[in-house]
Amino acid sequence: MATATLHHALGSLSIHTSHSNSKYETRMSNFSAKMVYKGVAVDLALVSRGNHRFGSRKLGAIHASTSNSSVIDPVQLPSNGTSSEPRKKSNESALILIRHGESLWNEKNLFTGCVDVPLTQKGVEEAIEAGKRISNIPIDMIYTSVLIRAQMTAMLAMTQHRRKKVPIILHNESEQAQQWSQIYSEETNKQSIPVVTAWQLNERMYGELQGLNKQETADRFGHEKVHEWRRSYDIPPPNGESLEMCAERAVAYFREQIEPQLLTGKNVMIAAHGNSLRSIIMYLDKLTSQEVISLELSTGIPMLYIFKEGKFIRRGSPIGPSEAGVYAYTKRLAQYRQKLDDMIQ
Ligand SMILES: O=C(O)[C@H](O)COP(=O)(O)O
Repeated sequence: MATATLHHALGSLSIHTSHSNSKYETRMSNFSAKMVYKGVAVDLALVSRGNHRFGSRKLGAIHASTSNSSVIDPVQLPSNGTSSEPRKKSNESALILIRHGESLWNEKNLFTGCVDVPLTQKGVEEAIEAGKRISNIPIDMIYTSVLIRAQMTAMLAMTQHRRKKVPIILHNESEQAQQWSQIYSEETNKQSIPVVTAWQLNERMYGELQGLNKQETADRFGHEKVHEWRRSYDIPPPNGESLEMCAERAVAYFREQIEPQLLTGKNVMIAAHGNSLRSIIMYLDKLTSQEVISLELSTGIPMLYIFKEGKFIRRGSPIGPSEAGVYAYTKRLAQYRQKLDDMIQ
């Protein structure tokens, strides 16, 4: 009976509270609403309130590097209610994708591409709001592009995370950079989240459009042609990258560097750009080159995927702690959130 009530409550709460201001997000949040309606009620009903203890983790090397643990941090849930046995390695992990908040050139409606411009005040606020929406989701590693608007978004979002770990940008660009950025405290290292910056996650290079006004460019070359440059899969802008060319680096990086982390149960956030993320979502959702044309990503809206048994499951855009309702939890995420609640009380 309770589950039926919960089903009903979740169904109405998640549908009316989930944010979506783009075709994709609408589809995702409706999708996640169904997921929430079908899946989360079962998950939440299963969340136990057994005795839990703070886990101890084998540490990685003493510099902000990825931790060896694939368990949910900060608490290690006993596998079968007892605290003695080591917890089974999880075959599930969370993946959060977030396009950077509004940038100064988004505000001016200029083609940006790989030009390195910062966020606007609105973009800062979007990043902070996004942080509220993911504040209960475990994050063990963060990947960003090398562009400041993506890095600012990741760092600002993490100021809202309830686990209060410190994101630390790794500096491996030289032997000296690695030496000089080492951390000499295991305890401090445990309280940090490694941030890996990668040019492969940069926005598509927009070639000779970079710096041009989008409206003026459409007036000059025609809306059709500019839409083709902006949204088609294999037609590049003049001396720039097509989405396909962007995918060749972004998706390759995702599969070679990020997917292996998810496979070990690490929870990952990627803060990147409209097109580099479109290419990754095309891979995750197995979109065709036709379907990806209508894929639009808003600035600063986090999207949650669950990686389980080698598959990526869209769970929609999480809603913030202040909004009524829950986002598309799995049992593991529900347990993590419960542990944060227990920790903070
Ligand atoms: O590079 C840019 O101008 C934006 O980040 C994305 O632009 P688009 O929406 O034209 O792809």
